[in-house]
Amino acid sequence: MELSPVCNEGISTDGCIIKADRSHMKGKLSRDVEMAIEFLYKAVPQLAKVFRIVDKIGEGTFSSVYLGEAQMRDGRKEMFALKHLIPTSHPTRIAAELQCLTVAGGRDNVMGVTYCFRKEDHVVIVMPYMEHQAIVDIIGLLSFEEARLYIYHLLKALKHIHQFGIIHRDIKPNNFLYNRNSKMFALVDFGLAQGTADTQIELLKVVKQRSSQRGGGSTGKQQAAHRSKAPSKLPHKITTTASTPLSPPPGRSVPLPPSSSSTTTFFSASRKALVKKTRSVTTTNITTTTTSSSRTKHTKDLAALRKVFAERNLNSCTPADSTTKQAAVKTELVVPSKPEDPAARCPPPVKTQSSSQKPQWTVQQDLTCNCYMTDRVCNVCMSRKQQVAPRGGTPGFRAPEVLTKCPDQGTAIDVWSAGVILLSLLSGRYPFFKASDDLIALTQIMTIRGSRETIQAAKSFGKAVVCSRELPRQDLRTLCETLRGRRPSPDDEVTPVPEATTRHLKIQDDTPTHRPIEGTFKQHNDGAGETLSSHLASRQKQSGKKETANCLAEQSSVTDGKVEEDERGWDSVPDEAYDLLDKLLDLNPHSRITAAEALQHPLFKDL
Ligand SMILES: Nc1ncnc2c1ncn2[C@@H]1O[C@H](COP(=O)(O)OP(=O)(O)OP(=O)(O)O)[C@@H](O)[C@H]1O
Repeated sequence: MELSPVCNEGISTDGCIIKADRSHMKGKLSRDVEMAIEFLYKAVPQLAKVFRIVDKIGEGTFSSVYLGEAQMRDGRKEMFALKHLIPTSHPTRIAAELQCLTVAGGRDNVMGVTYCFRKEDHVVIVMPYMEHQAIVDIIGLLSFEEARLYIYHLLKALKHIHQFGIIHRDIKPNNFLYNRNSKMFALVDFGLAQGTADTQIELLKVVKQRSSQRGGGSTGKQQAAHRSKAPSKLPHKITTTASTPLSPPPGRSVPLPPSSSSTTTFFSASRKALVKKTRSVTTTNITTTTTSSSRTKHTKDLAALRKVFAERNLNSCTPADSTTKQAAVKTELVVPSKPEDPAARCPPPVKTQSSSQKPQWTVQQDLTCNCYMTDRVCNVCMSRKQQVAPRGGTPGFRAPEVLTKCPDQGTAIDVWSAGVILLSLLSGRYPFFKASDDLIALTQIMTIRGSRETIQAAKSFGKAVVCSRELPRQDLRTLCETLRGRRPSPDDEVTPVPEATTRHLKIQDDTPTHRPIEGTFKQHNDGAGETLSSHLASRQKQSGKKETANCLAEQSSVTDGKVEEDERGWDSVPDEAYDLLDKLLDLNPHSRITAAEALQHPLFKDL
């Protein structure tokens, strides 16, 4: 079975059908959406020959996502998600997103890719459409069992991409689509994805593993069964070339694009950089059927992935650091860097002898600083260069090592984000962390996980954190049950927070080579900069005990002044759930549980 472009079904190829359909749509869509669709048709005319774009279904920072209908050769209509990347997207970024989708997509709860269109600087990635519900709309309706399944499937997707050495970097519920009815899940949006330092090694392992599995004689039936478990009906084979943009999987219809024109092609060669980066992507074959050339193709994947990701890794020291090193030679005492310390990769600063009690740090020639590990930042430090580290991601889901600008980041950052999602699910609060900047985000994390613990963990990845006040670690069960309204007064249980306390936070390299990050913020009850516990305390004070998670309150009925809630399993959350949460939210990325380990956790023993 094949899917035909609209033109093959006897419909005019000049776009008339689309025009007719669009006029039919008028009145149903907002003017803005209509205009956006018109714009997309004009930007990539080829789309109109295959798809009828019926709606806009998502808008993010880097793209707009549309719902497109394509007619299959057998007469069926199938829906696709068309992701139109903002034209300013860097070709490397586009290549990386496609690379992740083609290499890792289509199985284990990871969205696959069907087509990619490009005209000039407009790129549209076509994916199978998966109907889903926004977590914000359903969080109050979920049972504990559903929450458990959700996190299990998210971890499954993470395990899958991490074995390819892919760090997603933007794990959040909006990027993990969930269909409640069909219990299907799909991880989307690899727009910020990066490779781990050993991306190629990981990929190679997977290639070997796959080859040996094939060698082990897995039957066509087994393969089919495996494919049928895929989260959505995703194509398992993608072969795109200029003349044959897509090979349909057995038993599946896929749209055939119109023949390439001089103006619009699948990765036509008008923009060298993009083509260079994406050519390997367009020839990627991730079919599960064995071919003699599959190993070669995977090796190509590997090389392409390495090439794409290599340019995005920022793990090396900048040349400016060598200046620092030269300056350091002139000083009296060189502080040895711990070998396991990521900061050790950068040339160490030097400690000079001083008459004062406090150690002094010389980083640049003739510049001495004595603010290290104090709660202030001196002018010498202000003049240092900014630390360069990947920061991509969504506020509220960033791991401590991201917030503290640790240059050495790995797949553990996705696991942290999964932990934040589990925290939301268990507490019924979404979003859980809401911070206007990274320092406030870190303080909110400290409020839950403890300041001493945060400082300790930061040390392990080469960062010194100075906090003007100690925040005790919260018990996760008490916190979540309090937020769900299952425990009485949080004022008794959650650490009471004095009104309008001024806090000071400073983060710098354990051996100060970069400008420290610092901030003073007021912890009060009504504005930006408030911490979570003060927020909770104030909400509870304002509304009394019945004011718990907003959405939960909607699900409750009040009888004789008592809140009666449909329990949905929330009255008997096992300790394992909080144990896993604790492990996912391990402040130290080196000891944080991996996605693969988390799937073996006792919480999932029956899955
Ligand atoms: N295959 C798909 N099927 C259904 N909906 C999808 C699909 N892909 C994306 N969407 C919808 O479009 C939204 C935005 O997609 P995506 O996250 O890929 O874009 P983005 O521009 O990177 O967004 P953001 O900046 O918010 O991360 C998703 O949250 C989802 O609602």
